[in-house]
Amino acid sequence: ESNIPRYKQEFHELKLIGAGEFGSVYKCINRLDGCTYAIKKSLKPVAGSANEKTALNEVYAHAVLGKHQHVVRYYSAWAEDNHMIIQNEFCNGGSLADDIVKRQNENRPFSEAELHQLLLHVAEGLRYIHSMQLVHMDIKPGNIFISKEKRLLAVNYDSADDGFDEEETLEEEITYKIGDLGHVTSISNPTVEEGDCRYLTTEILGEDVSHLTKADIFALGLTVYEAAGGGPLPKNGPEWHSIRQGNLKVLPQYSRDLNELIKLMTHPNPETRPSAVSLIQHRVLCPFGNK
Ligand SMILES: Cn1cc(CCO)c2c3c(c(-c4ccccc4Cl)cc21)C(=O)NC3=O
Repeated sequence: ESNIPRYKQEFHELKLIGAGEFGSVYKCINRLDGCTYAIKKSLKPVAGSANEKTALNEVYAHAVLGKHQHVVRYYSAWAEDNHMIIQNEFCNGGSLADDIVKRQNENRPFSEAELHQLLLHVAEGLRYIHSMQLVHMDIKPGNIFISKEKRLLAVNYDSADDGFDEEETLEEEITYKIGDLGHVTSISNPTVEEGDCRYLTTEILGEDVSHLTKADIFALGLTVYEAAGGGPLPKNGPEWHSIRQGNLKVLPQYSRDLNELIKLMTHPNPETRPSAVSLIQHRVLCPFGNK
């Protein structure tokens, strides 16, 4: 048992992958298991402060929300030399926010099928979170992370030279995962710490916490709208209110069905918005449809 701080002792820091007032996130390799992790280091919050509540909130949420393929996995958290440290699953494809910017620069918009996949994955993650009687409260492109895995799709043997020359076709499999559980709160006795105002609903502003799960659905609706090119989203002002009165631009490059579904998810009345469960069964997202 050395007195070298655990972080330095157990991890090799590869690179800084994010920084903000919340702290800094590093891509690290664990010296023992050789795996890569995303580790967030933040200043230890003052005991009893709101920041401490958020920090503990995040760890409690991760502990409750064990393993789900559409929620970023938590491994460990500890405090050392006046810092709070949390060790999470590393998602190698960056955040959805990064991907939206990248696609805009490369003029490579999401296809309708890719938007369905995004919607379905995050809705699956939300269904799990809501089934645990919790709500995320900060769904947005910056908190959705991407894991890319190369999958062997087929191996073609070149019959010409008696089959020794194989060529493999690899396919990149994308998985979207909900991350940053710092705003997670319980549905029954919520202590709502507001998330990013661009994705916030009017009822939450009005401290109406009677339909918290539908605030996550609203934020997911605007997240998909943004990925579909509807952004950038206003932080305040008349356009902010107009969106919340149901005025979203029609996105002509996508189906009427998808436009209508996004409209439904961002409906002014939270009760009209679909639950995560009904989203997953929605005919627009069921690839083979329930004829
Ligand atoms: C800025 N940033 C970039 C990435 C991935 C880059 O490919 C990232 C991750 C996380 C987090 C994160 C968010 C909130 C709390 C703790 C962590 Cl480690 C932040 C991340 C996280 O939990 N897992 C990540 O991959």
